[in-house]
Amino acid sequence: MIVDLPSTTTTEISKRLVALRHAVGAMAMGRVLTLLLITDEDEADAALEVANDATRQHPARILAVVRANRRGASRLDAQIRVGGDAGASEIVILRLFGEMADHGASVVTPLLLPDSPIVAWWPGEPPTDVATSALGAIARRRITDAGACAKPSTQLKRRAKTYAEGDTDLSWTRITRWRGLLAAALDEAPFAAVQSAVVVAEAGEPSADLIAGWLAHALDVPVQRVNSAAGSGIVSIRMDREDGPIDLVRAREGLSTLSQPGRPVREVPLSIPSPAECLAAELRRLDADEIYAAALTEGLPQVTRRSKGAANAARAGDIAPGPADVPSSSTPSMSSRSLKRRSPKESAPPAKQLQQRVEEELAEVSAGEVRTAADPDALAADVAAAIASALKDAVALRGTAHLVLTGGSMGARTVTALASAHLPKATWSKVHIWWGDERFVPQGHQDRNDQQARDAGLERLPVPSANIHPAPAGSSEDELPAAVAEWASELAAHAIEGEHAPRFDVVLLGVGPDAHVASLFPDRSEVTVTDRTTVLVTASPKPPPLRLSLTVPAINAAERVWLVVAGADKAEAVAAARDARDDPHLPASWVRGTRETVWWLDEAAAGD
Ligand SMILES: O=C1O[C@H](COP(=O)(O)O)[C@@H](O)[C@H](O)[C@H]1O
Repeated sequence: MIVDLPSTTTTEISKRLVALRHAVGAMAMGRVLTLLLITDEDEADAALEVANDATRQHPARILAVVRANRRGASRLDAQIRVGGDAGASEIVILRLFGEMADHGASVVTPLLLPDSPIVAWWPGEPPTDVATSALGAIARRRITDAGACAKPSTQLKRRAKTYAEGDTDLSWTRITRWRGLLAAALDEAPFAAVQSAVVVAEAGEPSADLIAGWLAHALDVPVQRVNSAAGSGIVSIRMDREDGPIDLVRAREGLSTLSQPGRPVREVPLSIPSPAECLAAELRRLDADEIYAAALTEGLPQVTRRSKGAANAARAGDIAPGPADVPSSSTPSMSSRSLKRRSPKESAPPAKQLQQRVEEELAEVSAGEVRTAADPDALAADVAAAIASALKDAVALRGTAHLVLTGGSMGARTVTALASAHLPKATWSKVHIWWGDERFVPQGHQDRNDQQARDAGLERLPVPSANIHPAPAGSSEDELPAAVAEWASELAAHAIEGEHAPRFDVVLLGVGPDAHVASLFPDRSEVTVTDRTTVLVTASPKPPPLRLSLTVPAINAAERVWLVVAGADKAEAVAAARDARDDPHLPASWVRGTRETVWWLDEAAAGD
């Protein structure tokens, strides 16, 4: 549904949003953040498409601030898009004319979602200092894109000069996989220290500058950034070690080659993520990106620059040649003469360390962080202690906390362990308990997840019984639609204004050997439901056949999504889901928290 509001006010827009929410009903659930999209008229449509796509998994209120004609009288034209026209989000386009074009912040402020993070994104030219700009100052994260600006290098210099916590740039997000590959290459014997590095790319390519800055900072070695006359984007990266160079060379779109001494040249898929994928990756993390900050502000100034045609550079040995020319491991002459003269710094950290750093970061950004424990009981104790700390913080901050328990093998163990977690009674009294899914059998039935939690000692926790919210019980398929609606109403009754479910502080999820989470099973439609908080399940592949489950957006609105998994029979599912993203065959690859996603694994589930 699209509603145009020409020559309007923010009060009118707010009223129409509320009215639309009632009219469209279920669509208005679980918005987890406000995304401010600050753009000019020409780039507005393309940017809105990207934002819409990127917020598919993190439904947001998108406030597009479009700086329209600055001449003439002040005017605000708005358009609201909801339902099918806005995907999982709701979009308000604010076209600012005349003097109003300079007052975007006062226009958006009344329209911000309450109690939710604000992320600002400039798809084109940003202000000089994004953090102190009127719109940037109200945002927790500020996303720029030096690659989309007329002068990318100048942009990076500005970003470095004015860097503030919460800033990031999509030129950085684009190289996440490059960094992962380089780090992985260093994680193989002989683990020798890198002595120097060369990044060859087209002039002014900001991703190449940032990767050079990252190498300089992480490895603490001399790094050169060579401009290539041939090729676009990043052409190649070389890391010199005593045993010879490691070369990552872009062969063609989507494919690169990796060559290392003593190993056959490998082809590795290395596609450039789409703008929506980059934006989505940034929306997943709301904390400051310290590694970006270090690469930009500390690493990049150490990088030395040189201009040279790619062919000349290759001849001089400064860069790797194209993949067809990659020499055999026995060819010793690839090291740069100029680089060879430089002696490695004493303090160069071992390659292993770089690998570890990147892996930690990649895990956080994409697949989620991993925390392991020796066995299921130790795992439950760790998870319980972490839950206690998260609940304590939430109660201190908001006066209340919402915890979602899981069923299955780790659900009961975690409840038992919670009895030993140190949490004062006063804190427990403010905690609400929910379940991520429920088996639809009568109250008190052994198969019910809430019953298993009670048997494990739930009622010994000093949580008021009114704060325990089991999903409805029943036994026949006819009762399921009413039950799923009743559950959704109970969730809505505890939601903050404008949302349809509580803002969960922690959602615990078990993972089945088939990678199912809650009652979202592989290759079924329930995992793709985005317009409700709850969904009914019939003919479940795992008994009992009738179930109720939270939907992916309801889960993903949580601050912390913790997947708690024990047992060797789950190792394969864990590895596959961590490697994938939104794969219908692997429901566990769809869930992530707005603040963090953690895979809590016992050693058996962690596999290798
Ligand atoms: O049936 C269910 O299974 C999953 C996983 O259980 P597990 O016993 O294999 O760990 C669980 O997370 C879900 O809550 C439950 O209803």
